[in-house]
Amino acid sequence: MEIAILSGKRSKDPNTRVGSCIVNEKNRIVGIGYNGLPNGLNDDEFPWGNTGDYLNTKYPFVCHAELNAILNSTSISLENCKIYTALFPCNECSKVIIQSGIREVIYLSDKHHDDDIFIASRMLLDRAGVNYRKLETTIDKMELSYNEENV
Ligand SMILES: Nc1ccn([C@H]2C[C@H](O)[C@@H](COP(=O)(O)O)O2)c(=O)n1
Ligand SMILES: [Zn+2]
Repeated sequence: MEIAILSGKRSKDPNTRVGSCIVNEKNRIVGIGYNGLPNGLNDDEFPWGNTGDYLNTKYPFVCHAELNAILNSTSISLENCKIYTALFPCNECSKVIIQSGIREVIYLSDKHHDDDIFIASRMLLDRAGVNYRKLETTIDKMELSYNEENV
């Protein structure tokens, strides 16, 4: 999950920075992604707001972290993999998760739990038999240092 959170730090979304990390059956990392515009699009030329006219928001343009993690995967098959993701997957990502063969979703935040999109997402995952659980941890913070004395 720390790798997922760290990846999310690269997102240009000012409101919600999501990172995802996929591991295989041996817990080896096979894909990482964060929410961002499709490749080659300029972050400064698209809106990042989340209110107002749909076309003036980020929603039609942003690729979600889970989708990017799957598309960035180094593995030919994601059968039986797990995805660690900072935010519960939306319905569109859940469809892709199911199709990819990922069998488990471990999430940190479920802040949109009652939105229809996330209700649909749980319906999809439940029916497909993809397990999901909130990460149980006592860790509050992750600290990184660039001080070479800490290496
Ligand atoms: N599972 C998810 C859910 C959302 N995202 C992205 C899409 C947006 O960039 C942002 C949500 O923005 P908000 O409505 O909270 O302002 O998070 C994602 O990557 N994965
Ligand atoms: Zn999504």
